[in-house]
Amino acid sequence: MGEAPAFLFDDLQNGYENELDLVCSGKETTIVVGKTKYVIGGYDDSALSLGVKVFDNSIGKWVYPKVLGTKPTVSSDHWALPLCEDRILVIKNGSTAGDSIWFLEVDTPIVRQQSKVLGSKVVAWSKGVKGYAGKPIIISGPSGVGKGTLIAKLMKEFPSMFGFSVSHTTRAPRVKETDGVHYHFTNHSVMEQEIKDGKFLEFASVHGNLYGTSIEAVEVVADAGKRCILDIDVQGARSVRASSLDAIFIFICPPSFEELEKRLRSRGSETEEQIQKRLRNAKGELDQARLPGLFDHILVNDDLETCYKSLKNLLGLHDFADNTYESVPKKFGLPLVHSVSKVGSEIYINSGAADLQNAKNSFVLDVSSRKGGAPGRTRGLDLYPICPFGGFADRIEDLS
Ligand SMILES: Nc1nc2c(ncn2[C@@H]2O[C@H](COP(=O)(O)OP(=O)(O)O)[C@@H](O)[C@H]2O)c(=O)[nH]1
Ligand SMILES: Nc1ncnc2c1ncn2[C@@H]1O[C@H](COP(=O)(O)OP(=O)(O)O)[C@@H](O)[C@H]1O
Repeated sequence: MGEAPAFLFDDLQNGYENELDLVCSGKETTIVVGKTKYVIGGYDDSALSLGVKVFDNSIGKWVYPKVLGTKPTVSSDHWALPLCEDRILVIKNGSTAGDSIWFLEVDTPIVRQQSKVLGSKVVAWSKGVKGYAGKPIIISGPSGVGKGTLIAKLMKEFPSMFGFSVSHTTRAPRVKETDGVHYHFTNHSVMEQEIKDGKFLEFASVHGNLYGTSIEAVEVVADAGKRCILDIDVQGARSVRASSLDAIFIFICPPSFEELEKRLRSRGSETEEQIQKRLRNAKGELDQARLPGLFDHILVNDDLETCYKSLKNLLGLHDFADNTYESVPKKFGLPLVHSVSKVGSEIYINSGAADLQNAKNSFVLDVSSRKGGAPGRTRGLDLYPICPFGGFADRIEDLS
């Protein structure tokens, strides 16, 4: 790991309007935001991803902050520059499409909130992605009501439109379940550590086991241009309601308790003790589902085909064939980057030409419509090649 350049706090500047504000030193970039200095690069302790260290003015020492979100892998080189006072834009060189543009959040609401909770310096990575994702769909309901059956039907009929959020759980796999497909099967100590590391959008203890939706589970579905379906319990639905994820909340009800019990037994995947526990919990779940403001729609799953039709109707899918749905590519790729500069609110990326006039290898990265952020994805970015004769060429879908 290279040494950070010598540094005097009195020398800190606050305005960053041009290329001079970028300080590159081999594999490390040094960026000043407000009164704090960040060094991005080198390697973190896993030696696989970009490291971050911060000069803490109050103690006059370098500190390694707690880093939230999926970290960018190490690249041969990268560029970094501050965007506003709360985040740093990082552009990786020679990386694959979908892995070029990153944001390191240093003073956003989530970073401030996590700093308070953890009592230490926190930063958070977010990957830059084109376009927006469709609203995720939350499906909740008591065990045995038919959530899995309905979701499987939807995914089978509309394979290119929907993707399933693969949860983590500490419960044992059932005979026909596959790790990484139905669930990520894990154990208590690993999952508890990952919860502390901020990896989960929500988690809950259900029927005696831990279940949780990782941020990554939702984001990979959106990255593939699909709408994410989450099968989570009522507590999880409440946590997602309180989060920044804008979703549609659907609760599936059984026609009767007797029928629910019959379905649970006919599935044959639980012991008698587990069935009793699930039936006891079902009463509480049905009560909570009726509370105002949690679920947008409640569907009774009596006849399966009728319920499935209602589900498709409320998702606006009645006359929809899967082949009429086009998923939009959402990945960025960039040729080798020679320089990056910020002029006003625009980021100029120069990939070969020595100056901006001779601009056939130059691009503008538009971050003005960005949405979302750490930990996860910053969506809604756009990338335009600059035409040599003035104006912008059409937006580029994928440069790789
Ligand atoms: N909060 C939360 N609940 C989950 C998650 N994944 C599954 N669940 C819920 O956990 C409960 C038990 O799921 P499972 O063990 O697969 O049993 P099943 O519902 O009987 O098929 C169900 O209510 C699921 O909706 C998750 O990631 N978060
Ligand atoms: N409308 C329905 N009528 C009768 N049986 C159903 C219906 N919906 C689902 N089932 C059956 O009930 C059992 C439980 O369904 P499942 O989808 O596993 O529930 P969940 O995912 O909510 O726990 C399965 O054997 C399934 O085939």
